[in-house]
Amino acid sequence: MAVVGLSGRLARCYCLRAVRSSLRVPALQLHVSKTAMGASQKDFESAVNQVKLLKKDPGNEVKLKLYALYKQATEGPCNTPKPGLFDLINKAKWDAWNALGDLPKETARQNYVDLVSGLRSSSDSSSQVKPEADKKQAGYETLVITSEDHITKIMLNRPAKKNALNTQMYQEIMLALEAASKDDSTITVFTGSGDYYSSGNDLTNFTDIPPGGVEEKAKNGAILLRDFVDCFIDFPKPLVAVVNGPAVGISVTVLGLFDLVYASDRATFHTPFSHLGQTPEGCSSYTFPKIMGLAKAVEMLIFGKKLTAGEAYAQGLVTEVFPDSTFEKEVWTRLKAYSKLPRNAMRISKQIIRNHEKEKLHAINAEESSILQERWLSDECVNAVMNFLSQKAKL
Ligand SMILES: CCCCC/C=C/C(=O)SCCNC(=O)CCNC(=O)[C@H](O)C(C)(C)COP(=O)(O)OP(=O)(O)OC[C@H]1O[C@@H](n2cnc3c(N)ncnc32)[C@H](O)[C@@H]1OP(=O)(O)O
Repeated sequence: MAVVGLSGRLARCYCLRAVRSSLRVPALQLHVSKTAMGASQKDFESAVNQVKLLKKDPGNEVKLKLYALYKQATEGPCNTPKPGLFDLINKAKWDAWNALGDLPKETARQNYVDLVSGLRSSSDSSSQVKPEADKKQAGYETLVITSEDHITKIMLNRPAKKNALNTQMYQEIMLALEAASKDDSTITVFTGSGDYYSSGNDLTNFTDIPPGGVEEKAKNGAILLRDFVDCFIDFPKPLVAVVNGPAVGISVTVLGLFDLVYASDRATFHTPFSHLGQTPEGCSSYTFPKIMGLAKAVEMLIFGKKLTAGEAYAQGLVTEVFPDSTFEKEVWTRLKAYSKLPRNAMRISKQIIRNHEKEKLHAINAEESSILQERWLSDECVNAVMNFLSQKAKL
């Protein structure tokens, strides 16, 4: 029977990944924030000096993070041969640096500065109160959330996995949106850490099969998807996407529910649903034709055409495109100015603009989720996911 076959194949995928992860040092997840404007060389040098003055030893894990970020900030991606298996210290350092992948030098420099600043404040914390402007919200593992200048920034933070959304990240984003809807910020911003905005749904989500088998997995996935997208439909404040790099799948489709989409000219927009045996979600089956017209929506959603930032702008999915070299500076200057506008007026305006369609969007979300629940059990989808996972398995 088909389902038994699918279940067996997914189980084999799962084993493959289990073996693979047992062979590898886990990638370091850096829970450090990147402030809006980026750190200067002077900030970086000052942070390097401050490390020497830390009162408390930060421990080996943090020292490895510092080492990796320093190397990435000064030399770029790891460029030395991997040390031998028994050269434990150098191997750990190499692994930490290598785990940063293609993280841009400026981001590494900023993350280094933020990490040192966090270490300094925790070592001085006995007597000091953190300034309001630099509060990083604790308790999130896949996100870095900061509040500054009346802006809550939600940064997807799995750069080694191109910010793929795993189950934990979906759940944390829902919590973060709930919190941001109630905090005193005027606008909420999504962005990505590292070179990607997001590579979409984490395809390894499909490998973790519960006792109820693949049907239960598909059912849970559909519930998660529906709840996740509902949070975007209902979000009451202006929602902004700062698309710092390529975006794939669900990270593209939900953009139709954002109020502003700013993109670096490095960003691309790709929804390869048919290639994955899947179908559109995030209400894109409705929002995309409405935004860009049926012909262009079909090209993206059925044929998987990848758009450049310029094309996405021409088709109305993106509000404005900025050169990558000045992207962060220009966007954050703009957003800081917007964040000073009266909060209630912005919120009410959003309600007036969006409320007509809310009910319809919820119905579309429910329908898309239920269709995907079926799709996830199809041979087409299982084969496509297995294909990706086996290509990535470095056994
Ligand atoms: C429950 C709700 C479900 C909602 C339905 C959502 C649907 C979607 O979002 S469909 C879109 C799914 N995403 C994809 O199909 C993208 C898959 N990834 C890729 O095609 C590529 O990785 C890439 C083009 C995004 C980047 O390629 P490249 O620059 O060559 O980098 P790597 O492939 O080496 O990636 C680095 C690292 O990251 C892992 N990774 C990247 N994307 C994903 C992903 N979507 N899921 C899981 N893992 C991903 C990749 O495996 C590499 O990991 P390591 O091998 O461990 O270094």
